[in-house]
Amino acid sequence: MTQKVAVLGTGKIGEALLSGMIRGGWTPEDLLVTTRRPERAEELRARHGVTPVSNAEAVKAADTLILTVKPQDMGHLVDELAPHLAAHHLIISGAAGIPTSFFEDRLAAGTPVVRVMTNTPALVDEAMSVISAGSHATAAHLAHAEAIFGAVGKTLRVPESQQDACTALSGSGPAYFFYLVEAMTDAGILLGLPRDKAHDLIVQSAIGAATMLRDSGEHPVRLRENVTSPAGTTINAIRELENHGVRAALIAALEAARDRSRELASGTKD
Ligand SMILES: NC(=O)C1=CN([C@@H]2O[C@H](COP(=O)(O)OP(=O)(O)OC[C@H]3O[C@@H](n4cnc5c(N)ncnc54)[C@H](O)[C@@H]3O)[C@@H](O)[C@H]2O)C=CC1
Ligand SMILES: O=C(O)[C@@H]1CCC=N1
Repeated sequence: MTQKVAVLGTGKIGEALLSGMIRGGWTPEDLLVTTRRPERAEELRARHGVTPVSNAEAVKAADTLILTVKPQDMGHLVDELAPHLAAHHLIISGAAGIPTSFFEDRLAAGTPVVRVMTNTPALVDEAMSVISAGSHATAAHLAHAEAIFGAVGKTLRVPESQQDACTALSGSGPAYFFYLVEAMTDAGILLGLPRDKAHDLIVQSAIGAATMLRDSGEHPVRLRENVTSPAGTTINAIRELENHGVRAALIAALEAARDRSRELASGTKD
């Protein structure tokens, strides 16, 4: 396998991955990008020193093709790539919902496909990327995908049957935390704090809590109990969260995200 990797459809996730790969030691000369708009191509060249090419040129020059277009655009992209693909190519799909069989059904028999669900903390090398092999992907293909996504954070191999659930948890996950911070900052405003101070208090609390969750080895219930003093302030807040069904809302929300991921499987659902 050559060193060259092409990111096809370099939008938010494609660029986050690309920038992390460069931070992780890939040289821009080994990275190709494709975009729909020429202005976007120039932006990527200026920011990262990578070479923008057409989809067909990317297939010619690179062995590893990372497809980061929207699920709804995947069918069109795969049709465009199919005539140019050869036995040495590895397809890595970063799209929500689309199963590896979507590619296998449309490409030459035996084409290796790896499915990856990453997330936007790739921008700060704290991504969670969940990796599954298609029918023809070997251990070497999986290791190659892990090396690429390992440049932007943690990786975990899962059976493909768990990908939609993982998409709901970690793919979309950062959005839930951003949403919580937004809502808690609003609460700070209600309590009379200036927005910037409320934001700083909540963000630092989130960073502290996340670090404890990662590093303390303690169960989240125990960590929460340690904050919750008898007849104190926290338990009053927890009672309100329970009264408003926040736990049930979160469970329902992630189930809805999982269902939407399943719905995207055909690659044509708007
Ligand atoms: N945004 C997120 O947090 C995450 C997104 N994903 C997945 O990553 C994929 C991309 O998502 P985003 O980066 O958010 O979308 P985006 O819209 O920012 O990027 C997609 C890019 O693909 C380009 N594109 C579309 N068709 C093309 C074609 N035929 N040739 C070349 N370029 C083409 C678009 O112009 C766009 O710039 C989706 O499949 C999504 O499910 C996965 C994990 C997290
Ligand atoms: O919302 C979405 O469909 C994408 C996939 C996971 C995160 N963002």
